[in-house]
Amino acid sequence: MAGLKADNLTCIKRDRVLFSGLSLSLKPGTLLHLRGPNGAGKTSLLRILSGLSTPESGQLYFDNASLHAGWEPLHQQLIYIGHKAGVNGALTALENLRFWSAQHHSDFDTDHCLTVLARLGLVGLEDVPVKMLSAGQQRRVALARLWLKKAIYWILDEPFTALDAEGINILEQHMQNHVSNGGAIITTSHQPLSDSAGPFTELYLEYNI
Ligand SMILES: Nc1ncnc2c1ncn2[C@@H]1O[C@H](COP(=O)(O)OP(=O)(O)OP(=O)(O)O)[C@@H](O)[C@H]1O
Repeated sequence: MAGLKADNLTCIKRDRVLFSGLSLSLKPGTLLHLRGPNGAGKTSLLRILSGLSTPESGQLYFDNASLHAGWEPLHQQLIYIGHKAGVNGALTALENLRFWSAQHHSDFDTDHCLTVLARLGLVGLEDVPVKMLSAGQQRRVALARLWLKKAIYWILDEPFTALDAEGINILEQHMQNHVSNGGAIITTSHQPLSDSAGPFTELYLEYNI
């Protein structure tokens, strides 16, 4: 079965079991909304699913192959955006996206990038060091990656942080388009998703003491 699968995961941080026996499956054409209170372990789970950290126990599979054998097949099809914008403040939006594309062995097309930045409401700000932009504008630069690399799997940690209502709507619509075109998304957010995000299932993490 195609997809990213987690089986019986346990995650422990500072002697606290954030979750145990957690299993999930993320298949193409689906959106999974990960919710739960502060400190429940949502970021920890997303980092495990993207290979940035390892669980205490449990198995991860991609297209039926254990990820113990290597993460490259998933990483070729993955965009991970963490809860920090992850942009270099000294570089402009265009420079950030060029750098990111090179890191991801993704073609960089300046005209396409400018179109994406315009879609994200950043006309006239393409050549400004990102540290001069507002928090929401910096978030928009970070999210532009979702328009640049063709990747089936998106792992998004609080992608709506600092976005205004229009920004939220643009991102939700892009998520819906991605899923209806066979993409797979797992995202956290403290606010509910609106209808613009399309159909989704919810996974709730409790705060374990
Ligand atoms: N590298 C680490 N070392 C020690 N403790 C950690 C580490 N990473 C996370 N934790 C702890 O694990 C718990 C869960 O953190 P995590 O960031 O996964 O929660 P979250 O559900 O994403 O929270 P929020 O909604 O606030 O973003 C927190 O108590 C945090 O302090």
